[in-house]
Amino acid sequence: MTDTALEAAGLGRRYGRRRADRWALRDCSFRLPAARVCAVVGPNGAGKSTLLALAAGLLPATEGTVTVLGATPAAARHRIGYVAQAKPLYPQLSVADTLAMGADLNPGHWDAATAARVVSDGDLDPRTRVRTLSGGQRTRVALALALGKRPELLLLDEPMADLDPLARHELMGTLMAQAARHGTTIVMSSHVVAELEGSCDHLLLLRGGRIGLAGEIDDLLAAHRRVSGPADTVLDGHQVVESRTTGRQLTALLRPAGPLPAALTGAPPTLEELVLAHLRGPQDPAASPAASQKATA
Ligand SMILES: Nc1ncnc2c1ncn2[C@@H]1O[C@H](COP(=O)(O)OP(=O)(O)OP(=O)(O)O)[C@@H](O)[C@H]1O
Repeated sequence: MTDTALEAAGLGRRYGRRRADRWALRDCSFRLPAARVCAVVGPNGAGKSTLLALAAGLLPATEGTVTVLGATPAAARHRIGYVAQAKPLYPQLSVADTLAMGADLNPGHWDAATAARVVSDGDLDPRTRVRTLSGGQRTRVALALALGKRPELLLLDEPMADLDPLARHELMGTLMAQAARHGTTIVMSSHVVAELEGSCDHLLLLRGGRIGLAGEIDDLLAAHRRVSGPADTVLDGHQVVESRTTGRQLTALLRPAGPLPAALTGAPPTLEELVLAHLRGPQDPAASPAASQKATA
């Protein structure tokens, strides 16, 4: 086992060959320690799926490198479980055939009991053909396949999007149990930040194909303050992520560089407040991967 699950250095991906083509991901550098549950957040088109597909070895990088469990993504493929956003499965197979295929493809390290439990917890009849399953039921089968592989790294692209609230809760519990029991690293993209709070311990925030914020969630929360005070309070010297003035009242989310003005009252933000402020605020070079990693080292 390596102590680094995922590492990117100057990672970039551009679709198409023309110079004018847009970069889906650019200058992406971060290190994710092993045995973490990492949330990947960002607006539509920010590059989350691209990053996960690069890590899964399904896309080549245009520039830079990504290292998975100390190896190239191709060399680590048998140690990775990947559930793509579209949850591709063979529609003509039954659920049981799909799990049997998982066992055939992963000789010697297939966890049949876990895969079967994920399916049976959703009351799925194993004889059902995949093509007749609902979106959420297909997600469950895709997660069963990925978990059955007993991966060291699980890459999940919006795994909860199709699931009803009870299924989300139950499958999130299954994922957390997997992480706790086997030390599996989980990297999970999601748009529902509130759902990630309490489950994830690491954050990667992407904006416009670049990393806006990266690090351990506890460190990131401790490094920021949500403050309020008189509108004329001077915030010079502090990194203001987002600020708003309503009448005589100033509210802001900032990363203090030292003691804050006495006129301000403040508290650490919630994860949702932190993420929303970084998504809404101006793209700030001080929040670049290098800066945020230094701040959370
Ligand atoms: N196959 C492709 N060909 C061309 N451009 C693509 C392709 N896939 C993604 N892109 C572009 O790359 C950028 C990043 O897309 P990506 O799917 O990685 O974003 P995302 O953060 O996962 O978005 P969402 O939250 O909507 O799923 C977008 O501008 C998208 O249009």
